[in-house]
Amino acid sequence: MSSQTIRAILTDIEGTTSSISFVKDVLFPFARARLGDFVAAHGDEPEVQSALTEARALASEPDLDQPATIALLTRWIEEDKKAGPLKALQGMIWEDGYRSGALKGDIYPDAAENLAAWKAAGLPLYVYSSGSVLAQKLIFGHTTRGDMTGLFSGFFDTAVGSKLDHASYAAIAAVIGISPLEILFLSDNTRELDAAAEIGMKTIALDRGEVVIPVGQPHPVAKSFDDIDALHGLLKSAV
Ligand SMILES: CSCCC(=O)C(=O)COP(=O)(O)O
Ligand SMILES: [Mg+2]
Repeated sequence: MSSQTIRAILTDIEGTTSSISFVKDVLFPFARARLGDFVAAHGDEPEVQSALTEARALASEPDLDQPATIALLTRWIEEDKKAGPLKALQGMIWEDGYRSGALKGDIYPDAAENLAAWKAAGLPLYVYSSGSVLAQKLIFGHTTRGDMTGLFSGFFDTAVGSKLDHASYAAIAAVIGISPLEILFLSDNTRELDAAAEIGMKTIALDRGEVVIPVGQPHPVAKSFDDIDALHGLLKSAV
């Protein structure tokens, strides 16, 4: 990898800047426990209604009643389905938790520190996660270190397209206005990295010990963001 050409960093969240266990054991149960009450209380609001309608359409069950739709969404949480309407509702439910202080965004210290250093060195930072843009702003806006949202120049969710589709990365690069060849994408999911690499993005697989990185996969591997800096000299090459 040529470190000279990196002019922006695009990062995943779950498994990359935050542990999978935080998402699965804290965030998902928080949303699951409150889904029914949240829909009962906010079901008349347009953004909630449109998420429910979209979920029914995605399941090819346009006539599902509210309890059955909640059961469907609960099943999707258990299956970790990366479905846009579920992600939208999760973000809305987490908002209460972050605002009340019941939730704190859990960001790996090495990620927080290196992101801040890269930003200070002039590298623009972007997020691309299956979590909704609202959920992304909440997790980075309410961390144990305070509000980190100011580090980022933009946030992308699956409204731009699937994380497994190379066209999504092309669309993101077009919005950022930097060639894909000069963007480094960080993720724990090698299939996402494959899609980004298809259009020429630089890639690094994060192996934080929670997922198995397939043997023989082509992306450089880092155990933490400290490795990324040490291995690729991003601070020296930042513009
Ligand atoms: C934005 S925090 C919640 C993360 C989430 O719901 C999720 O599905 C994470 O997926 P990622 O693409 O960040 O691995
Ligand atoms: Mg991930």
